[in-house]
Amino acid sequence: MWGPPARGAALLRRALRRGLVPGRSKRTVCGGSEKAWVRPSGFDTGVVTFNSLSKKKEPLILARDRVATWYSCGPTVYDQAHLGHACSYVRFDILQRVLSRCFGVVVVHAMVITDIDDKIIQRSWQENVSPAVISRMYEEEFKKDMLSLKVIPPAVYLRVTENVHRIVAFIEGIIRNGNAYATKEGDVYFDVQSIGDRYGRFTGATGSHGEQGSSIKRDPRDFALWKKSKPREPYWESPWGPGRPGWHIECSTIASHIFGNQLDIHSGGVDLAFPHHENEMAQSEAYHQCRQWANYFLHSGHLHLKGSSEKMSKSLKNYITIKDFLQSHSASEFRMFCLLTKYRSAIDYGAGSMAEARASLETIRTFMEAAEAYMRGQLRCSPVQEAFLWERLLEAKSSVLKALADDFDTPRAVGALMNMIYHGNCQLQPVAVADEAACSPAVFGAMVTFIREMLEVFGVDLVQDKEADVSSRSGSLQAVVEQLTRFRSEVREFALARQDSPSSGSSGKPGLYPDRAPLLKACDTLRNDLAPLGVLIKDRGSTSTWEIKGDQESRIQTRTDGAEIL
Ligand SMILES: Nc1ncnc2c1ncn2[C@@H]1O[C@H](COP(=O)(O)OP(=O)(O)OP(=O)(O)O)[C@@H](O)[C@H]1O
Ligand SMILES: [Zn+2]
Repeated sequence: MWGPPARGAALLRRALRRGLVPGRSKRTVCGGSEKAWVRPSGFDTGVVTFNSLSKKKEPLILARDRVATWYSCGPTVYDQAHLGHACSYVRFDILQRVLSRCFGVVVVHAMVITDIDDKIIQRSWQENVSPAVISRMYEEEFKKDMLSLKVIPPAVYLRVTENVHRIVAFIEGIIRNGNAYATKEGDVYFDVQSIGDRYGRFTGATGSHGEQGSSIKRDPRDFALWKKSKPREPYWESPWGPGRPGWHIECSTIASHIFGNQLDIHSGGVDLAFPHHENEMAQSEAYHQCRQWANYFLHSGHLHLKGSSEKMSKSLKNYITIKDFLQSHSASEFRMFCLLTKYRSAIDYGAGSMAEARASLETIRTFMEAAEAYMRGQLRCSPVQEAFLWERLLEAKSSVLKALADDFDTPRAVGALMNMIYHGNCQLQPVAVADEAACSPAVFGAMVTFIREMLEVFGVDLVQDKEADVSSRSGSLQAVVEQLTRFRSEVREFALARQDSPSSGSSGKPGLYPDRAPLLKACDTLRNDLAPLGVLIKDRGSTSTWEIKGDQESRIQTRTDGAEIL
């Protein structure tokens, strides 16, 4: 059941080895035995970030010049992804975009897909299909969801099931180094005592959070690297008998396969800090015999439903899927919702917070439209204080960069943008007659350009949002046209009514009431004016049909007596 190595992964590793990316700093942090975080040597990005390993903000120093190796724990694919997942992956996507676009760092990102796990097996039993079918299906759904949220895909996704041979070899290495042991039942455990007080780098890690399992574990904190297979479970052959990998070992093995014995950044939701990341660190350092395998652990805060203390979660059944969310909101609204809080904070999802995100986007959009109208000369304003606005722009640029360099403080960066927009709006005071010579389009052009650049960094797309908004409103447009045509038809029917004794009036068609002729004319004018707007009305006798150009379905307006004319 061993699969072929992932091609993307092999290419990526080869590129890193051949130096297709800038060279690595000579000093490493391997060796030594203390638990305390060691500041790595290498290339300072100019960013400080909160590191869960030291529990404070640290300068972000990379082993290679302007290249960050970044590993993230991916989803366990047994169901649709929800807004909690979206929140974690969108927030880290924003961080990666900021690092690359504002600080010139190439982010080499690898993500694991957990495609074998207890929950996947359970689900496959419920659905009566194989675990592989369940996991492939939800993996595809996850990737689609990420694309619809504009999350840049990692350089490579790796599946656990395609890496089991590497996992077995990794476990053998840990056993060889004296940090793991096999039981006679066919399980393998990590020997926590073998690494002394280096176990317990993350909060809460020192307690007896042992896994349930074999009674012959040497220490309750020991955790499974290899689990002997149970009846009906998928299994792989191994030196310890048929079984499957434990959860934590998959990440250590796959991250090491791609990045070797050192990693710059490791990310995941805060629930993963312990035991998952604790155990990943223990395993990787035991295998590589090094002191500090990953230099920075970034943990994102949880998304909660407003008013709930529990995180959104499949198991708690308090979730909204990404697909459902995107029925009524845009990806940009979700991004703005994420930008308005720090990535490490818990975030409340609810109507209020989404309304705030939407209002922020609206403020930006309205300013951009006004500034563009002003530049085109369509919005006439009293003279603006141009020098003052250039200063506000410079100030905004510097504040945004400072905020982002300070642990990716996106709410502060958005605040600085909004402040510039506020000043821009204050200067756009419409007047009936304006002096063309006193117009200052360039400074507004510079502000609009800066806003566009920042929206691009954050992955917010106002143009696409607007198009989506228009198409989502096309349902109500049809209803409006329907009503309008119905009203017009009644007016026409009234205007086309014939007199009992046809008059031979000087104006109008014979038999029609002459005083109703202006109504007929107004109906014709309305029809002619709507045509360039894409609404085509066709009159057939006293009835009318309508059609919205580009709309496949043409509608038929019926007469009051129910007869239809095509
Ligand atoms: N409510 C949430 N808020 C923020 N991040 C979350 C939330 N739920 C899951 N995540 C993060 O999403 C990533 C993928 O998680 P995973 O697939 O293991 O989900 P999970 O924790 O099993 O989900 P669930 O609890 O719904 O079963 C992890 O980094 C996890 O921390
Ligand atoms: Zn992991």
